[in-house]
Amino acid sequence: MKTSIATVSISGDLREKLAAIAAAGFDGVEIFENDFLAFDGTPAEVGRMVRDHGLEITLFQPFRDFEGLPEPQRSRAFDRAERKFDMMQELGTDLMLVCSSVSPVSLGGIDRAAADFRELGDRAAKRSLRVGYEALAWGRHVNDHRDAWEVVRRAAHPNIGLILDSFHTLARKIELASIRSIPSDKIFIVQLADAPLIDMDLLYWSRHFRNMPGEGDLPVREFMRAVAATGYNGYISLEIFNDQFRGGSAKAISVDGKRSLVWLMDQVRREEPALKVSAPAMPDRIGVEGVEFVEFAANPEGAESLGRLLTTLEFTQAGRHISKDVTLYRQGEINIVVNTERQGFAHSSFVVHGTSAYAIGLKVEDAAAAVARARTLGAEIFHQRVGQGELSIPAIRGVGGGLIYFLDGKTDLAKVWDIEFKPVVAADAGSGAGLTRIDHVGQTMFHEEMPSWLLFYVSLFRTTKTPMVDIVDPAGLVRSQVIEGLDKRVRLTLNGAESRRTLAGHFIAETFGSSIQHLAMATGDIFMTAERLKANGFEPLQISMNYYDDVEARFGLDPDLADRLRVSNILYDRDDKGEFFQLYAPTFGEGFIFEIVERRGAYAGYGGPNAPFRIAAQKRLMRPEGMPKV
Ligand SMILES: O=C(O)c1ccc(O)c(O)c1
Ligand SMILES: [Mg+2]
Repeated sequence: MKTSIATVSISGDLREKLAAIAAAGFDGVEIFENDFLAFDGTPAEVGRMVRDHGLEITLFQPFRDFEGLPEPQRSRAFDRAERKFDMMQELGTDLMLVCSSVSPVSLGGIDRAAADFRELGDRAAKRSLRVGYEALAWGRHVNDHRDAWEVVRRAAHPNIGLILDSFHTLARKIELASIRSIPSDKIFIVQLADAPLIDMDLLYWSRHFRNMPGEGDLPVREFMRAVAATGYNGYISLEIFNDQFRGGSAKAISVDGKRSLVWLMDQVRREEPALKVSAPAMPDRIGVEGVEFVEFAANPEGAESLGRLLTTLEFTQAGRHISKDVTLYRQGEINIVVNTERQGFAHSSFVVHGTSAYAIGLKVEDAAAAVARARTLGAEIFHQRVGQGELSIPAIRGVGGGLIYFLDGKTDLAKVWDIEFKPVVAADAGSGAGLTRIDHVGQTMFHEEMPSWLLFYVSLFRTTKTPMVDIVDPAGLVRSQVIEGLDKRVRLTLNGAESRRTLAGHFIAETFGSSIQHLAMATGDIFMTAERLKANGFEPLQISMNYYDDVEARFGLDPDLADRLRVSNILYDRDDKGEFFQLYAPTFGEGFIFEIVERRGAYAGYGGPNAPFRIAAQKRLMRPEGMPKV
């Protein structure tokens, strides 16, 4: 498997782009003409710079509006091509991409285009160069790879071949089986891009919204399976025009790009075993059995106020770490760890973010396999010194630089609570309020980070992503998408803030970065839980009375049920599979959310329709912007 990426896909100047592309482990790079034109150096210098990074130039592009022209434009197009050939030879690349013409003066006609390419092939051959023809989805006469292939076939020239680009083919929903019969030696390179499904003009969609394979909604995997069926084993090259990527971190986007290709080929390899697809060997996607714990980093004051809240929620102090300042709170299968160490990663997290949930522990089928897969996908493996008598729990870096620990039942890892913690016999041991397990964990991030983290989770774990929904915050939109395990034992909601004035945006700003903001815990009987908590002095988030009148009318609720919701500040939702109840604690710190939920039947959602009303209630409690923290 040889990977390449077009320079247009990432931000920075050419020097920065090449450094990021090389660091992410690509083998080659497509030089986009504008990146070259903007660079203050000769083609030879660019070529040397590329090769000094250990990269190969896979092609130069784009050469536009070449085929089907009348004279005198036709001769001028050949002159232009010769000038670019000169430059390519200095640069040190042998392949030029010609995209199908959009010129209003081009005449059309498959044979005319084929004749133009045959002549261009002769000229290229004199210099040992090759030319690949790509159908733009909005090309004037050729906008379908089947027609581009017919032009190439009729040109019948060894130096003329076809370039496939998944976007152009998939955007027009062209039948993929048509790729399977193209001879692989006539496919000069394959460009890959995905995109979210948006109904808009093809050119605008392509130039602004492409993203990495696996980040969007197009069947790039099916496209690649068809390409693999031809026997093609050359470069796969990302060509991603995306406004956010152009403004993002070149390093991070390059890592995502490499990850997307490694994952794509891993899937193709598994789905087409007979084709002997070359792709890095790694364990299959990892099954997640649940969220075993959430860990907070705190100072003593933060730990005390968090402890108070957990105690009101009827958690029990179940253990103290054998050697560290770490306390375990437990209720049902929910483990909340509070770390007040003065050194190590937790402490650094506290110094940067304040009291925050900096780590989660996932119970997986096989922790060692999880690390092996993560490493192959380019995740950062986390190492920290392990004290005597402690387990070395494998971990990787996740959202906002936080940690994801892996525990499994194959080793002693699942016994961490017995091995590393001493039981505490607390006088005020809570008897529990019926909380059983973690229903979902919410991570808040900037909107533009979402595709990256979706790819991270879905490529690593046996999970799927739900469609994007908009959560309406009074101060702006928050986009939300959920990563769900196939059996729903793990659910991670990703919330992308577009404005810092939203609750999510405020949280990111005040805690200096993306992280876990929300913990939803399940109960089997929310009214019982609400009663117990009330008796324990818990004061729920106060929901507007107007909300209840609406819910009662909207769902035609029994007035008794509506009253019980009202009295306990419980939110209600329903879908065609079941019902959903939500009870919130007042926000903690700079907007951390503890939520209690009950799912009845097979309700599949997250109470999205209720979000504007609980966010408004949460915001009533927040420190107004600009006021000092107390
Ligand atoms: O948007 C374009 O013009 C354009 C140019 C070259 C390509 O390879 C492509 O896929 C699109
Ligand atoms: Mg292309």
